[in-house]
Amino acid sequence: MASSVTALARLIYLPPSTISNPRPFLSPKLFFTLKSSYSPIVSSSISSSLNSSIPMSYDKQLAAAKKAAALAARLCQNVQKGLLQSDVQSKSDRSPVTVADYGSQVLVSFVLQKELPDQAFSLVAEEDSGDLRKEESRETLERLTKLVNDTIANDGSYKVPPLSEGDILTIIDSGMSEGGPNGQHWVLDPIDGTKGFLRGDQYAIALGLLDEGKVVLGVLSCPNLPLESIASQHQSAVNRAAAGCLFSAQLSCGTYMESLDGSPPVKVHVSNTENPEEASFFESYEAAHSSHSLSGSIAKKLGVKAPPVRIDSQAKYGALSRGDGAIYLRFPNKGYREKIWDHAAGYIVVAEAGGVASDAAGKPLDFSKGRYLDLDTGIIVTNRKLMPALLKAVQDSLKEEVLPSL
Ligand SMILES: Nc1ncnc2c1ncn2[C@@H]1O[C@H](COP(=O)(O)OS(=O)(=O)O)[C@@H](OP(=O)(O)O)[C@H]1O
Ligand SMILES: [Mg+2]
Ligand SMILES: [Mg+2]
Ligand SMILES: [Mg+2]
Repeated sequence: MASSVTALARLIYLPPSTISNPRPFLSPKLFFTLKSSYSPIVSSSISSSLNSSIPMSYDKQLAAAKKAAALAARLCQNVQKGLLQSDVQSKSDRSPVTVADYGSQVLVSFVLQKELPDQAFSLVAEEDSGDLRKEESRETLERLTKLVNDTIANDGSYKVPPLSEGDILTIIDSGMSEGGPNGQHWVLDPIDGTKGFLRGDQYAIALGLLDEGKVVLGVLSCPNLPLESIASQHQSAVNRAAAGCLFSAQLSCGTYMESLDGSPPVKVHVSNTENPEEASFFESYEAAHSSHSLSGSIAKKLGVKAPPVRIDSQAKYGALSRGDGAIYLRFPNKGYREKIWDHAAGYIVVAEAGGVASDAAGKPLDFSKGRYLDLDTGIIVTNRKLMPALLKAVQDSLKEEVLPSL
């Protein structure tokens, strides 16, 4: 190993001190340029000696993820503008799914594979093609195929022949990976908050990347989220404000927000408040997704004065990452199993902005167990200062309240 680094040091004229301690000299970016430019033997031995000290760079994957989520947002915005009843179907669990959910999933999968042609591709995504393959979905599939092809053509980045209906079904099913603790897996919710999308309210295209079971990057595209803070705004005011936010985060690199129409990214940070009386909290818009009464009792115990801000989807994580509110509480009915795509991107967006997410027992969320999160009771998110008091309020309230069964 020492001799490979010595050889590399000579090639690029590194000072001798670098050989015994390469960390201060090699930035992650330079390290990865070098790693990919030199022979596999040299690069693998450099890699094994430096992996412990230099964080892995996911710049290329992050750029691809942002591009994919922004293009998918364009399709969703067009569908939301002219939503037809025939665009909405009901899945076997009776939850709604639209051509935009399918279209977004196709575009994200397509863009990731085009932008990262040399990387193995594994995608854990919400939708599958089962219902679309049924006879009664013929028109939906036709409309979906046109929507996707029009979006790709209008964007102009990819010179490809139009995708066929068969291609569309195959690309949707590229999202059937089981994820898990080994290797890299993309995690996608093509529209998180489909009910919000149908109401014309908040929704998010949520894309994360797992590496060895850990979320290492995340992108949240929130077409209806105002660029300005939504703290204590009413939904009607939220709907009128200038909107369209793209949040992105990479492990150890912070969280950034930019507008979907291309403003430069700005670094964001969660609220610093230590005082629950100043904190406001987010929860699901849909009472069926999270107990509003339990959140209310936790907030009261903690001393929160402001009323809850109820918005759909992982836009809650995005809003929290820039300090619009200080707390997110989520308590589904007993027996509900949370899916990794409902939290992976939001989790890292908040964590890299200085926040922390855990289950109701204070355990970190574990994304390495496949398509589901295996957790205790609920999910709570806040800043590091408020977490101990929040956990106590949660534990005390849970002792008093029994969640309804499914
Ligand atoms: N019963 C129940 N309990 C808890 N969670 C549920 C439940 N049913 C659905 N879902 C999931 O909630 C996702 C929507 O996220 P939110 O709950 O944050 O949005 S909302 O404010 O309620 O609209 C939603 O994501 P999408 O299906 O992507 O919209 C679901 O995965
Ligand atoms: Mg859904
Ligand atoms: Mg979802
Ligand atoms: Mg969804």
